[in-house]
Amino acid sequence: MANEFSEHGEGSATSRYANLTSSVELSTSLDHSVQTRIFKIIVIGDSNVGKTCLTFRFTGGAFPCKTEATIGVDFREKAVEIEGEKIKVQVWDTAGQERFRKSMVEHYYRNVHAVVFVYDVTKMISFQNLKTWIHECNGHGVSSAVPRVLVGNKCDLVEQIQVPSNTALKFADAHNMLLFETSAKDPKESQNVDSIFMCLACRLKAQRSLIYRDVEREDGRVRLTHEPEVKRSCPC
Ligand SMILES: Nc1nc2c(ncn2[C@@H]2O[C@H](COP(=O)(O)OP(=O)(O)OP(=O)(O)O)[C@@H](O)[C@H]2O)c(=O)[nH]1
Repeated sequence: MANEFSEHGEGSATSRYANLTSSVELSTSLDHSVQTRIFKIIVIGDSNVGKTCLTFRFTGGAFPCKTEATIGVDFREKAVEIEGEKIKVQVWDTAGQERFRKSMVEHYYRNVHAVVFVYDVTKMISFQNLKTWIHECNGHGVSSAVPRVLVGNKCDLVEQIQVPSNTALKFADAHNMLLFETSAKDPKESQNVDSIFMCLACRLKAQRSLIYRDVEREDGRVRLTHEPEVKRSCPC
């Protein structure tokens, strides 16, 4: 989402994704001597459910003071360390509004490593629409081996909750997903938001196959190649 953020956390980056090509290209600087793993995690769901706020809470450590509808995609990244390995978590904040996403959809799903489906706990329709989002995801050839999690956002609005936890849990179980109920807004939920992405990063780290190797530099950009999947395990 295009936005005006109140603060930026160290080690995080936000930028509008432009000139997408068949492989993931980053203009960030990487150390030649270090083999870097980058995990592409996309965040999907209805407009206004809080995708931008969740991604910014994770990468920027704060709740944005103002947001506008995401156009296309914004991507943010955060360097994390898991069991001594430095990993870049690249979060794709996708547009929820059809008119702002239709030309981008195939780019969202290309070479994706994990998917975060978000609904708003105060809007039953955003929960009901999850079926459509999952259908879209499956329709773009995302393997069932790609980890997926379900996030119910805006839990701070306690009086307005429309989606009961047990209903969400049943849905998550039926789709082989973990469920996180949280709030991008409530600072006390900050760790819970982090755990959404860290849980996925831990699972992905265990997939040795998702190593991106052979970093080539082309005109100041970095081209990353992708290896096929081999194994999967998750400490979460
Ligand atoms: N109370 C509350 N409001 C939230 C929370 N997260 C987001 N919001 C508000 O919900 C509105 C939409 O948030 P966004 O993050 O822009 O939603 P989005 O899903 O990225 O929307 P699109 O870019 O249109 O797809 C904004 O007014 C946010 O301030 C939350 O956890 N609690």
